[in-house]
Amino acid sequence: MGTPTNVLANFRDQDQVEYEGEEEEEETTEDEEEEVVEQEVELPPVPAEVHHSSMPIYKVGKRLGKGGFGQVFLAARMKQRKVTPVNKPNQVAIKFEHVSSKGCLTNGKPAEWSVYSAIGSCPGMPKVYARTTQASFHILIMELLGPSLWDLCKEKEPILSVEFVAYIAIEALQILEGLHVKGYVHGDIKPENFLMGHPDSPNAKELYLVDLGLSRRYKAPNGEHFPYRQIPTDFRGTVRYASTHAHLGRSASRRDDMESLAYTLIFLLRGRLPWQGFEGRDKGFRVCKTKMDHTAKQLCPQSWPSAFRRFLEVSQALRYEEEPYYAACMRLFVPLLGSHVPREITGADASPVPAKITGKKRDRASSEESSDDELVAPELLDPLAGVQQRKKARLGFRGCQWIAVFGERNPMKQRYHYNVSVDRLEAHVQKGWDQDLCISSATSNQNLWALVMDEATGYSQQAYTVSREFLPRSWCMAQWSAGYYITAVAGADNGRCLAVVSKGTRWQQQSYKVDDKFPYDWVKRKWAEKFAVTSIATTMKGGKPQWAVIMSRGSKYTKQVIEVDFQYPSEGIHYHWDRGFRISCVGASRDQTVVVLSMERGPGREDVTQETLRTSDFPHVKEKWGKDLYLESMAFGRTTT
Ligand SMILES: Nc1ncnc2c1ncn2[C@@H]1O[C@H](COP(=O)(O)OP(=O)(O)OP(=O)(O)O)[C@@H](O)[C@H]1O
Repeated sequence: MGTPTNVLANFRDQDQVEYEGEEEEEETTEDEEEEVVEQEVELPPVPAEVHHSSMPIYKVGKRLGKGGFGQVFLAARMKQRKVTPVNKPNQVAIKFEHVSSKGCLTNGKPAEWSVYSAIGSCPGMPKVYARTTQASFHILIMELLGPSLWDLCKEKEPILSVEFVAYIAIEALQILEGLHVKGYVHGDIKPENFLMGHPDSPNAKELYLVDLGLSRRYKAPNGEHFPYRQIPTDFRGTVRYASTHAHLGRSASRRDDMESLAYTLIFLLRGRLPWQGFEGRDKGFRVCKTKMDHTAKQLCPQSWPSAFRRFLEVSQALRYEEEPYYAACMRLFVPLLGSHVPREITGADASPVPAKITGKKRDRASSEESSDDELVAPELLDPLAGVQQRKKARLGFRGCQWIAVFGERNPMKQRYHYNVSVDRLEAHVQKGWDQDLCISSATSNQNLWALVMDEATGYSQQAYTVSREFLPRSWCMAQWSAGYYITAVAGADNGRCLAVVSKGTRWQQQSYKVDDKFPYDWVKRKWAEKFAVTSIATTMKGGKPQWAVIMSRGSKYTKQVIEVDFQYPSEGIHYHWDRGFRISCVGASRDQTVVVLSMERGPGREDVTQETLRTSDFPHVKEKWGKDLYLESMAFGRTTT
């Protein structure tokens, strides 16, 4: 077994191979924050008067606010000889959204309109009097409200009082519960979207939530929660207050509104959040990373009442479909209210936060060996337990661990080597080749290599190289043209790359991409061309992680999903596992873990056991062999925050 390590052949067979170099993706889907000056799109002026058959004529006055989708104006009832219709307000707020707005659905109407229609009247939402389209504007005539929390914050610089923010917390939780009950999440919780009642109205002291432009259903009308998905490049919301799940492109659910509310409350108390001021192409990435790097304790100083910290912890620990503990959270803030009297608190019989029982999976990232196959009896856990354990894991090596994926196989010979220096590599590989084993996976930790060699890879020939280039383009091309395909890649922190190619794979074509972030958009494009991810590796370049993703056509995989996170994405992995996906490869950098889960052609592997371990030291592989579990994929990198 084995061929020379540097097989060179003339590059021919152009259509069999593809190379994509390091060009940067230019698109970013993230919204800019309010400090960023947006390019003003030239729009026609809004109509001076608004006419609607069921409403008096309103004269449009001063602009109250402007957002990404529309502009909101104060409007006053015009004097008309015939005072019809009656019982209509003298002053209203009118939102104008141009027909070309991004917030319009395919039916041409603003998305927000359909949400207002679907939810009907909801406590804490402005009354909607009428909708119409006039002079190329969609027009929403609604209840006039007062200043936003953002306005109040600016007025009362530097901060609002604890009593007032506790009051806001309770009011906001009630509003969110009301909206969630109707099957919608808001999707853009922030100080600008919470408004007080109009100062001249009896509701001046009540809180309202506006702007349903990013609101969407999280459950079907029959009550079934929408399935979980992650599209890491999809982002909706406002970067500063978005939940970490929203940053990572996970389908919106109730937990996102709760986490954003927690950041909003902290902002109102602190006047600033630690991730403000980031700029540039990777702003969203850095903001999300910073959010995950900050513990609730760091965000909520000891001098604050613990309610704010606990609310953040509970919100961050919510699972995708989990119902938030609205009433229990409200109870956290009740003792802080002072003279403020919120709307009547609903669900007063709810249990206090720590006693609420969930079916949360045990997070044992801090333990020496943690198996993801174990579930803890739900009645034994409370929502704070996982959070406390996560914090302990920070003691690890910059939150990095070995991730080892074991899969059930027919008994076979497997060898593994770790902490292998580059000069020992050849001896180990040659020894495996001499025993008819082939390299099945490779990774690196602190510039030392780890190799796994298997009997049952099906490869007929293999070659490898260690290079300074990640991946060595001309070497890969030469191997491709000689009939090899890349079957394993690893990158060391010093920039070195170990690339392994094999003959005897079932693949027909291969393509790879190297980028400084996980190239999800590229992967998506390649999926459409029937490629599947077959290897992932990371290295460091100029102090920044680099990712290499290899995709192959003709693989046994029929469907793939990818989980990307700044820590080990347990919840998403379990979700897909339960639906028949199995982990087919993992990659991890100093910042992120990426897990690829695949569905296989033919009789699937749903019945095949798979176990993952996350350990500080190289895992105990031999123990697993006794259970016919063999090391299938491994990585070393960020698993905990
Ligand atoms: N009913 C109202 N009464 C008074 N002011 C309002 C009302 N509705 C909205 N506003 C003001 O207008 C601003 C923009 O409104 P809104 O958030 O609905 O617009 P948008 O274009 O959807 O914004 P975004 O870019 O945040 O999605 C609000 O922050 C608020 O200051």
